[in-house]
Amino acid sequence: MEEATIQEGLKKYFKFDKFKSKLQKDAVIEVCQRKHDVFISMPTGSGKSLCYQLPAVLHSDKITIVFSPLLALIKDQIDHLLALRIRAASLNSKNTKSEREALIADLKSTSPNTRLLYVTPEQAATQTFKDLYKNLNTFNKLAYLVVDEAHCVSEWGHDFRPHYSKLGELREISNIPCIALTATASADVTKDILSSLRLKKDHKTFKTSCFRSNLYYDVFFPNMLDDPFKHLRDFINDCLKIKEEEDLPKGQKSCGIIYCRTREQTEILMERLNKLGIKTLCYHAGLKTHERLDFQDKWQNGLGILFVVHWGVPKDPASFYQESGRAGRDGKPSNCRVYYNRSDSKAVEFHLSQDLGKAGAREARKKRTEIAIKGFKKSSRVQEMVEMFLVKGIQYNTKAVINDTDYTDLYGGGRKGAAEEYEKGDSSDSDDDGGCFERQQQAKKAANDFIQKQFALRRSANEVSQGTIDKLFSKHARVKAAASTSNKVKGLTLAVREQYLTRILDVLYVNYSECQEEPTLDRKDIEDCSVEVEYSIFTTNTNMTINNKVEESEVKSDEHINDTGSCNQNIGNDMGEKAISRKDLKSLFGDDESEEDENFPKEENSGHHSSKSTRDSDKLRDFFDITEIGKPSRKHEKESSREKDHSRHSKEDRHKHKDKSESDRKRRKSPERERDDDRKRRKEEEKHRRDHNKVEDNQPSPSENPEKPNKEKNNELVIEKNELHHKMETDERSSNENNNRNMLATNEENMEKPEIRDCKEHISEVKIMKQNGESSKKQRLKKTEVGGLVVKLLTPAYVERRFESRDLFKSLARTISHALADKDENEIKEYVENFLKKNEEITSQTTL
Ligand SMILES: Nc1ncnc2c1ncn2[C@@H]1O[C@H](COP(=O)(O)OP(=O)(O)OP(=O)(O)O)[C@@H](O)[C@H]1O
Repeated sequence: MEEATIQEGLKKYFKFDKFKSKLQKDAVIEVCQRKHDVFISMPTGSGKSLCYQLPAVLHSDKITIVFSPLLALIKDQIDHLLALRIRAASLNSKNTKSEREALIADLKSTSPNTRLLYVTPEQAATQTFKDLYKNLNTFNKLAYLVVDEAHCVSEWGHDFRPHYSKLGELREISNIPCIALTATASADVTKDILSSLRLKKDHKTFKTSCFRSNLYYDVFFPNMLDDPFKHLRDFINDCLKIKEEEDLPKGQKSCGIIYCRTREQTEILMERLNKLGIKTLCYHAGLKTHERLDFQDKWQNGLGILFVVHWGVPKDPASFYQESGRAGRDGKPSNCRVYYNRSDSKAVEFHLSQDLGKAGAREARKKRTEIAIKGFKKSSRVQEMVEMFLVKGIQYNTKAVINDTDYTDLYGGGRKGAAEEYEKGDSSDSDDDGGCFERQQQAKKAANDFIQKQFALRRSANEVSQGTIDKLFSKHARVKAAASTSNKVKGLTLAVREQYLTRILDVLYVNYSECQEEPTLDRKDIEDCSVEVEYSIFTTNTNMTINNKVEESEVKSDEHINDTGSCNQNIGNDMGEKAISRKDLKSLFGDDESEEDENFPKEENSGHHSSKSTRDSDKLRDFFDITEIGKPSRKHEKESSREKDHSRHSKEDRHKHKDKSESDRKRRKSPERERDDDRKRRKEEEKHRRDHNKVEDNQPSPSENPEKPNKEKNNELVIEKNELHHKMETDERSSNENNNRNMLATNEENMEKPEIRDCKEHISEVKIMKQNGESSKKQRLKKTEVGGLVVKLLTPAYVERRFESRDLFKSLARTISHALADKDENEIKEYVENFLKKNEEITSQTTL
């Protein structure tokens, strides 16, 4: 076919004076020849459709069959073609019987009017279609077999459709050229497309970078915004310049798309935006036919889409590219924004894994879900997203390599790839790129500002997480100078110091009680000493060695203390004040001068202590260590095994030190003596336990209410401690993560409010503590009854639309039910009522 004829056809049928790009022109010319299969990979909005539509029209005696994945896309294309007076139709499950019969009759006629027949891949698998296809082929009526969105044939494609992979079979029936088109084809996907659609070896490829110079990406974290809905409204107003377009007729106003993860979210957002003055419609799979038609009527698709928002994390990077690519298809500068919450991604991951569970025997679906999870995990890392689109390469720089994933291939090398292609003369953006340079510079500046802002936020976030938290919780801490923890030793947290103190206390206590026949110090005394030891270490260290020490085993911790002369000194002083005998001191540290210990080999000595300390510190931790408070199950579990271990260890230890220790010899005198010793030890432990309880009961709590009974006070205190610990642990975790992470993601992490998962932990801690204190005798409800009750209590709020979504309602009900599984009816009621009272609106950010 002559180039002039093609050019003429472009004007005559599509009303375009010229091709959108050189690549479009070359592709159209090649396709028109019908000599080769053709693979076209061009960005969204670059005019791929024309590459097959114009050739289809120009072969006016034949029919082109187009496989397209979605009815909505098909409808869109057909409406567009019909508006250009090009005969296009679709064979799909929604056709009425008469429509279908009329269409087939036309197709089978000697000179069919239909130029383009759109079919879904599912329809292509039906016998009716296969028969029709064979018939058309027999009578040589077929021009092309077109596979639009060809990445759907590949399992590596973000949108894999099993029926797509069967399309290759049709090629065995006929020998007509196959045209495969996609916007996002990585090397793997391209390979799959070529082999699955059986494109011939001599096929022609028209490929350009998927970089879109007119799209501007940014990411916002809703939990850092005062009002995300208003923020979104302002963004939309900026993009659409609604005021300027006020007087334009209905069909000419610009618009945008907001992608949500759930139907409920679309509805909520629609309601909110309409209230805020933005005319919004929602569209999802749950709409009834008349609602869909109504939507399609009102939705002015094909108009300038000036923005695309992802309200929540996109499914995966490729669909993000595809969906955001719907903006600016007319080449006008357009904006793509993601509002991202970490809790969103947790919810999505949860739902996807549920899907996987449900997939059951249906392998294809299972595989699809697995791929979806894989893809989602990639995009849920907002850090990657930001890097990919703002920092690393797609928009501004050279190479988009993030961790082990190379997105360069998927996105055609970003700006650099586009520039290289341009130099080679391959650019498809030849007409639309004008004037973009300035915008690029502006965008570069905006990105820098964005990064600076993130740095600033990060700085303030860190202050909140360390300095402020240290101060906030210092009044609950046992360690001295708690408020200056992070100021004195950078990176050290109060949590670490508290844990370290507990370790010291454990070791000292074990040493002391093991070596004393008749202890004169109680646990509180030793705790005071431990506080001094910890403080001395704290004041003599300027780096994070303390932190590291905590990670080490208890044996090392033990050694560390024994080896630290200054600590001994401190303890000595402190003990002196408390009028402790020299003997006490010696036995406390296994004094070298001690007659009993003289014969003790060094390692065995520490070995002895360590085995004991592990055992005893477990017991003691049950009392003292805030990390263990709230884990009575562990305590109970251990109780019996410890009893068993206890005598086993005692025997082993005694065996080890046979003939070397006087005290040991004494202990081994006779079986009766052995039993006596065990009994005595247990008694001692019991005594310490009681002593400690006294100490705990007497400790003043800042939130203590003198009116309240003791038991309740105790609970309050412990809960506060748990909160403290929880906060500290979170702080510590995030501070460790901070070191390894990109600053943007870190910032997001730090600024984030506690998530439901965290709150769940908290609830279970509260639950356990209360259970300890009071509820063991209470009548428990069955699990299903708890669930039923919680749902019943939450339902009125759901009916009042106070929940962000149905999914959130369900998951919250589940979480609360699990957490309160062993509560009685009144407690559950009280909890849920309080929760509803506290939270007017329940969103994924709401904490329990
Ligand atoms: N030669 C041309 N001159 C001007 N505009 C054109 C030309 N060819 C196509 N267009 C317009 O470009 C826009 C995008 O085209 P099209 O929908 O074919 O893109 P696409 O690459 O198929 O995108 P997607 O991958 O999202 O389906 C349409 O509005 C279309 O009318």
